[in-house]
Amino acid sequence: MTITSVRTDVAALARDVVKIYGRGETAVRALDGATLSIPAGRFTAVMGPSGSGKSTLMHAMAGLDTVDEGQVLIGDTDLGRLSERQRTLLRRDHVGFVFQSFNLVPTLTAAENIALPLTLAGRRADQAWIDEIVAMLGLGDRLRHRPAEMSGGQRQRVAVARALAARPRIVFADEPTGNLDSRAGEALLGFLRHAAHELGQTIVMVTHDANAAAYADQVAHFADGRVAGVTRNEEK
Ligand SMILES: Nc1ncnc2c1ncn2[C@@H]1O[C@H](COP(=O)(O)OP(=O)(O)OP(=O)(O)O)[C@@H](O)[C@H]1O
Repeated sequence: MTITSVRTDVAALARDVVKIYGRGETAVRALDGATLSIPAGRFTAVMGPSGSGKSTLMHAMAGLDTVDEGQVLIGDTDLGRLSERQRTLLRRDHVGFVFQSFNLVPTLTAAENIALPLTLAGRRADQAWIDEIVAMLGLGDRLRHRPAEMSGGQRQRVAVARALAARPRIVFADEPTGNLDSRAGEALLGFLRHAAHELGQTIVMVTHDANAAAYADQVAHFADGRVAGVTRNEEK
């Protein structure tokens, strides 16, 4: 699926999104009019109390889930108008994911894990691009290693390289530093920032850590199923 974007400055947009889980008396209004704009080529952090709707909105914006009201766009594509199959293809071709738990395939080497999204999509790797990411992440001498032979920080860097390998329009990272020590976490955050500024990669990261959010260009603050405000961090 091809995606066009007239507003090249906005990679993704959620507008007045409502999401209700369950029915009747037990219904939970997880999103209650959430609006969020994700600028292209920028690093956005998403913060807020537990249960405020962060994951729900991220899942909707990544095309993993549908919404009850409002609109979610990636580029100019309105996800609400897509069939489930089309959403699957959109995720495969245009969205990258980094999870807290890495989710690497244990039997594959680092190089194979990184190329996996492309292999699954039947696409040829842009080797120059992958080489650049691998070099920036300092993974050059780990490419033949399997996940069990790597440190937590190295595994997480492989997961990040994998998310970027297909040059997705947008990368969603869910607490990517949650399982890392502070040094490895800072290195990863520095890379995410660099990937946005130097490579033009759009990145959205959910975090509970204000220090991690400080690496982002803008921070969206969630409260009660809405984005209560967006703060911009100073250029570093
Ligand atoms: N599948 C579901 N079924 C029912 N309720 C759900 C479901 N998923 C989330 N919720 C509810 O929706 C609300 C928002 O949840 P969400 O996971 O988006 O919050 P969050 O801000 O990501 O929280 P956390 O920081 O703890 O991950 C919560 O009240 C949660 O209990």
